[in-house]
Amino acid sequence: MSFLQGTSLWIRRGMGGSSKYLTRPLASTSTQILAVTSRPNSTTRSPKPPLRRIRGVPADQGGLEFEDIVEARVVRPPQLNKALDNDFTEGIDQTSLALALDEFARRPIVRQLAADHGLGQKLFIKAFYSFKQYCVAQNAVLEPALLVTFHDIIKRNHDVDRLYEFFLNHAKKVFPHIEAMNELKMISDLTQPHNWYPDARTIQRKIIFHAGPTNSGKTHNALKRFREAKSGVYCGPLKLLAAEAFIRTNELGVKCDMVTGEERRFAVDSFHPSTHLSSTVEMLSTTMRVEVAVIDEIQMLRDEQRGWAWTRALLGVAADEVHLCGEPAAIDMVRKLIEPIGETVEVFEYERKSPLNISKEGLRSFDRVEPGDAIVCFSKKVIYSITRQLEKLGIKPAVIYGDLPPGAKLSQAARFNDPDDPCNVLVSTDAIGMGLNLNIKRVVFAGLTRRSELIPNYQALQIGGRAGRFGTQYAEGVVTTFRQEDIGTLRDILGKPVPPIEIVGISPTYEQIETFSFHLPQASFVTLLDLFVSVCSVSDHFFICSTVKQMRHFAELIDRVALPLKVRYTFCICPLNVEDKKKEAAFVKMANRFSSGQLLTYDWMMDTVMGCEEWPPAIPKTLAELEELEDLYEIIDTYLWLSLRFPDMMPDEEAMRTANGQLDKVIQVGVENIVDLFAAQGKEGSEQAKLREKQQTAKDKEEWEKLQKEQADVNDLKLPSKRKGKRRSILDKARGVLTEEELKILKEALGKDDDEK
Ligand SMILES: Nc1ncnc2c1ncn2[C@@H]1O[C@H](COP(=O)(O)OP(=O)(O)OP(=O)(O)O)[C@@H](O)[C@H]1O
Ligand SMILES: [Mg+2]
Repeated sequence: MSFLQGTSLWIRRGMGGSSKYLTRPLASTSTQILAVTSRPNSTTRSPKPPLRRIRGVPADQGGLEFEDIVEARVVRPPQLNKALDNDFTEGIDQTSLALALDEFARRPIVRQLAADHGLGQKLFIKAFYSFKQYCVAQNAVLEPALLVTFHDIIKRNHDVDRLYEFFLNHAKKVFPHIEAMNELKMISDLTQPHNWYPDARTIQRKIIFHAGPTNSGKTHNALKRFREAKSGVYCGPLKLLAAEAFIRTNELGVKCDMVTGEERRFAVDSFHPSTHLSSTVEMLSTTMRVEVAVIDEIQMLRDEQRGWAWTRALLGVAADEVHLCGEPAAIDMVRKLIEPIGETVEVFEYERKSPLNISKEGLRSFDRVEPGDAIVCFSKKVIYSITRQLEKLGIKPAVIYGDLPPGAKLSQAARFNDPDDPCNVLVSTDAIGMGLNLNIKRVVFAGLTRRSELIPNYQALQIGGRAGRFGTQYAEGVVTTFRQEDIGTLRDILGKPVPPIEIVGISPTYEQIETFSFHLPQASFVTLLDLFVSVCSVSDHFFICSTVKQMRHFAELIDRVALPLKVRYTFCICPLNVEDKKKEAAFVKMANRFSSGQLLTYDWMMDTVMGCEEWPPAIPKTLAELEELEDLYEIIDTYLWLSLRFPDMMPDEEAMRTANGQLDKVIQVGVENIVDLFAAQGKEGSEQAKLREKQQTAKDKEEWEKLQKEQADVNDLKLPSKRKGKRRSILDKARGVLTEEELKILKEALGKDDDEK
């Protein structure tokens, strides 16, 4: 099991302006691989890549310096009621001891030696302070050798350097980790992840890369080979895609099981596992031996959160034949990753199966929306805003966003795809970027920014590529923007080649964290994580994924709850999106109950965690109620995820799965009526409700305006086409001010032939 479920985090180089997370090389460290989870591989050929220390990561992401994390232990000398009185103590008082010690601490050679022993500036100061306290404490009984050394320094002018050995021994008691530093560095050496998978390393794998744009038949062909094989595993990026491959494979007469984080389904039953398995990429077992493996959307290697799962699947899947499907931008990186194990890649290039055109016209106004349009934005709030505006025009769109349960997503997709259903417009977040087969004719980008940054071109290509899907009603796809002014930006983005992937996600394994903890038995899990981050080293082409941020957050929440390390770790990697207090409270309650040794039953969940008076809950009447139900769905999903890992403590998987199915249906009805929910909010009767509705409408409007402004700013400031924008504005301003003749001269001077664009 890997450490992370999914970070821009510790090291993000050359991506999205995260250069603040740059690391610096480690001057010297072990060149040995510590096979914590696997045996070192004799086939390893390449020289060890350069190491990097992780530095400069924000504190809330576990990026503290090692020296800031470790705490000094208090070490006191034995005490006597009365001070010793002998030859060696005579004339040696606290002041003379303190003077000798201060002189010692000022010596550069002492600092240098201390640094060589793992005591950087901060630790040195702390250790020295503790040593001084120890030596000058009232009635302290110093060991004879130290006492003699002090005597010689003070009375016989011996050098203060002689104190170093005593100081170092003391420092090791104050900071026990310094003795284990080399081991800690070896354990947290993440530079050679290909050596973590002994099963895969016993096979000389054949690697086939199906490279091409979206909608070019890559997955189709790889799955064909998967089904022909005697045994196989499909690793998909989403539950819905894993489910699709599972259903389709069984339909075609090849028995196939399915595993996702929350669910296991069998073609026959758990006693008769099938030879074929469809799973989400995180769930791949690297000890399962198969003939053919398919790793879909391999370019996800670069994903901040989940990239580690693709890196792990690529290096760790134990298959004779590994089929990778994805963007050509990943080819060179795949070569680089497998080069140390002596494997090569065979590339098959694909062409798009149906054309995709960039429109010359923006949508400009929602009353120009047409059947087959999918309006795409990047936040749920903007979805609400757009849906509200469509509602005013009498259009009831299908709505898809990430928080919706799978059933609700599929039912919305089905409504939109059904030619007999009056719903033929879709409003969605980038949740449709991968996977769902949708009948989209035109993708309309409501904006091209996300958190004030222009979206990367590979993302725009993925989303745009959903239009004109092969085999759907629309043979040709169109991509456009809402604002006319953004068309140029869209062209720029889509026209640029996707830059080759230069850095991929990685994460430590549980076993590495566990081994780390053996050396630091006193450290809390949060401290353990911080320490791991601060000493671990990775090669230049890896970054550690961002889930560690979430993991650390969870670890803080349950820091005081008594749990064994493995249980705590598992709780901390559960896929709950914590952004509100209710979900955090549910998480902590579950951990507390677990810690008390009492079962987490259906009744307890419903009464104590979910706080539901009736089940299934009523159809939501307002947006707030809909969002509450979505949160409940996520909490039950977390239960299901945990119950697959701790079935003894969480025995009601089946009842909870039924409950989540019911909830999914209630949410489906809610989202189907989302337009009515807006309307209902205004007709609730009370003045207060009406006021709330008014405020909500104003908020939605604000959200929409903010998006438009953000887009305009990005166009002006960030794009290379900035100068074009200026030229246009000069011409625009000149119109009406200059004569036709002067305008012509100005146009020529600006190199502009006509009024196009
Ligand atoms: N040879 C084929 N025969 C019939 N249908 C096909 C064929 N190739 C592709 N398709 C269909 O075309 C659609 C797109 O194919 P596929 O999903 O394999 O594309 P892709 O390249 O993997 O796209 P993406 O990058 O978006 O995942 C699918 O519905 C698929 O079933
Ligand atoms: Mg595909």
